[in-house]
Amino acid sequence: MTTQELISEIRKKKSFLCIGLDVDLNKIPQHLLTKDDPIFEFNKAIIDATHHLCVAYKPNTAFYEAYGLRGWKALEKTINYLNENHPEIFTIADAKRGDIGNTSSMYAKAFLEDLGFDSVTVAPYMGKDSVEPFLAMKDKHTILLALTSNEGAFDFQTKTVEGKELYKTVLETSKSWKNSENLMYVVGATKAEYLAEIRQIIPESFLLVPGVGAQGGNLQDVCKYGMNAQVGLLINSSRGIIYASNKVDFATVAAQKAFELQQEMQAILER
Ligand SMILES: O=c1ccn([C@@H]2O[C@H](COP(=O)(O)O)[C@@H](O)[C@H]2O)c(=O)[nH]1
Repeated sequence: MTTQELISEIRKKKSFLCIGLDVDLNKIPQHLLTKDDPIFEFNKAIIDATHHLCVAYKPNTAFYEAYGLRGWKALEKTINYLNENHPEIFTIADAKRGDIGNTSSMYAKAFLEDLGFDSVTVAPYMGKDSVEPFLAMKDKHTILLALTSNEGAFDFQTKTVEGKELYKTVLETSKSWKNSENLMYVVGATKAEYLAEIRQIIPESFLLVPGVGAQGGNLQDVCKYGMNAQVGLLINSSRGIIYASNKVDFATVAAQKAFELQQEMQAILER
């Protein structure tokens, strides 16, 4: 999917919501556990109930890898279901990969070619040759970890190295990489106060912003400092939506939570 197609979808749906599909078998409704593939059944029900309210889905691959082969198969079924039924929706494999170039090429093939995701999250700290194999994929997007939502972000990312915070060096340096127009960046909603400075370095880029909901990030603050003329934001909520109920009504309640966020986004877009 091109960035322009993503922007059109945001304008059409009046939403820049990304729903995280982080399936934990200990949290999903009990009645699904008797099904052949509870993980896929859960995802399908959430997607069917919410696809008109969001522009992206983000399965975090850890939640599938944890269940071995059946987890990986459920991930494959989920992305196939999305690509067949909702090709207009942007898909993110939240896998946080990155290795020597030769290995990164295989990660890029796995997530962007074979599984057919539109994008994958990548850690920047092995440098340019670890990221460029992802950037080489046409009409695909590499979402680089810049300033993450967790407390540990302060261990390295905000540390000053040669006069500059490390996350700013990541932003500035990555702009010069080949095919950098395919870059997006992760910035945690819990770090909204950093967004004004981040926007000075990367005014045009899309930001994937996790941390609204369960982690306490604030949508209004993120939009105030992070939104650009093309919106430029994908706000992710996972647990706050998909586990709002663990009863038979889980999909309806998830849709209600997604609707509340979409309505808040619509009001911001119409301001
Ligand atoms: O900085 C980051 C990067 C990734 N994540 C991931 O996003 C979701 C957030 O889930 P919630 O349930 O809405 O808190 C999850 O997959 C994280 O691994 C992040 O939170 N922060």
